[in-house]
Amino acid sequence: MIPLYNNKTIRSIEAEAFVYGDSFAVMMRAGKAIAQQAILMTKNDNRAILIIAGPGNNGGDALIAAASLRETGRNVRAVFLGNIACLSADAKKALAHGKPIFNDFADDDYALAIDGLFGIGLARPLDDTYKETVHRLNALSCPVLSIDIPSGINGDTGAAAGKAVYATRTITFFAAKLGLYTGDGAQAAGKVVVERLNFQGNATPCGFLLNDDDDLNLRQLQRHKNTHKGNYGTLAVIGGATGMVGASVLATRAAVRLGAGKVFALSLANPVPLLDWSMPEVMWCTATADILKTLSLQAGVIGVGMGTDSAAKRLLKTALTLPLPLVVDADALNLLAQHLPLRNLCTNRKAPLILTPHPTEAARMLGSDTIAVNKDRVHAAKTLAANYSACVILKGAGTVIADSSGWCICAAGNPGLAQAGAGDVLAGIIGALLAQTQNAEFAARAGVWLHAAAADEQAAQSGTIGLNLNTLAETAARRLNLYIENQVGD
Ligand SMILES: NC(=O)C1=CN([C@@H]2O[C@H](COP(=O)(O)OP(=O)(O)OC[C@H]3O[C@@H](n4cnc5c(N)ncnc54)[C@H](OP(=O)(O)O)[C@@H]3O)[C@@H](O)[C@H]2O)[C@@H](O)CC1
Ligand SMILES: [K+]
Repeated sequence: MIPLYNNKTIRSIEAEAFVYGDSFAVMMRAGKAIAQQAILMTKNDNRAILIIAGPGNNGGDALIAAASLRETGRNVRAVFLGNIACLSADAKKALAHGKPIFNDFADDDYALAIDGLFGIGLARPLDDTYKETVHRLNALSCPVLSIDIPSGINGDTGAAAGKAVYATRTITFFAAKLGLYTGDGAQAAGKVVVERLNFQGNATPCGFLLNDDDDLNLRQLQRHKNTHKGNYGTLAVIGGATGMVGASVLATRAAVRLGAGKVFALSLANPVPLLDWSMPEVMWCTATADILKTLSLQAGVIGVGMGTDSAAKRLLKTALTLPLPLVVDADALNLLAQHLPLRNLCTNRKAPLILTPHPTEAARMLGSDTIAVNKDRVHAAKTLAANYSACVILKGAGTVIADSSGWCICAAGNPGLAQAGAGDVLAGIIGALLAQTQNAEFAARAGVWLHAAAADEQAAQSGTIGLNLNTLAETAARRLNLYIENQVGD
């Protein structure tokens, strides 16, 4: 996993670095690294490179890059947008290096635009003049390289301060900043390149980025010859009310694909479907509190297409009371938001509990609104995890997974998942992993990762529009099997 840092911890790394070398030398290294990245991005394109420098040291980095690029013979248009009188000593020196410098630019055809308007010193929303510059940068037809963090993105939260630069690539200094990987930042940053500037600080990360199959202990899912279906857990998916049966179909099919030993669909529909012809191994029956108590289950998924009527509420109450590892999704989350006694059942239970809200469901549970949740997604996930004594998966760009032991962000996934049903597949995948391991942290992290990585695999083949949810769990299972095979060897 890649360690993630917030602005405060990045500042402490910066301060450590300055103990070992003067701050302008560090800025020089940053500027040269930006110039190298710009050369990589433009190759033999000899059109001008536009460089926008703002009023802080982010702008200083940009101006050093301008000087470095000119030394290599590149045609550079350097623009400074700030008040010279307020510059730091380092940025003043950079300004002297970066000459000639202009105070405006034409909306021309550049090889590349470099965004050095604001870095981690962004302190408030952009005013109209800076918003206009961001707007013009985003409208250029060339690629954009952002310095440290796309201007307008908050390094601590990933939220845009009104408007943000949308970069093709971001070169970020010292270490990975959490704001580059979730919310608006996940979109704005483009490809992230971490440039350590020859310095490895000692600061403690605030969280982690799930970035690789190796970041998860997937090998624990390996199958052994002398086993039977009873070794892989029985899962019940509770939901699928009239008109919403498809949600249960997607979740149960995904659960079978990801290896649950037996899968029940406990449905609130009237009548309950007799069978899913494409997955006849799923056992369909009417969802009642009694059947939930009678079945010998290793895990449950509750809420997919369930509705919020009194029958649904009774089922949720029963499920939360049983010593059953649970994934609580969709309508069941809305019920938790509405009924305090149900929330109290969450905090009092001992069995593993995973909640999978999207930002609007999270907002209902927090008594806030979707905009507030997305303003600080990590904080929202951590608060919900504490309020419900649960492992919380806050969905959206850069899904956040938080529990009492810490948090991480999933680096995989794409907007193809922004469609009805994607969450049902995710709930089924996590349910299957929970049924096999009874480990909430593992099931949540591995489930989110496999679901997102499978979506990326499918998008690489056929794009993000119309991503096929019917084959998503199959792709995830294939990836998992391949990984285990490669790990285990002959
Ligand atoms: N020193 C070094 O050697 C190294 C530095 N590095 C680089 O430094 C960057 C951090 O530099 P930084 O602290 O100067 O912050 P940065 O984001 O450039 O600008 C802050 C300025 O903007 C202003 N301001 C803030 N918000 C505003 C707004 N909305 N609208 C208008 N103005 C606003 C704020 O003014 P004030 O709030 O005081 O009014 C202040 O003047 C970091 O991201 C990295 O690129 C690293 O590469 C390592 C080497
Ligand atoms: K920037």
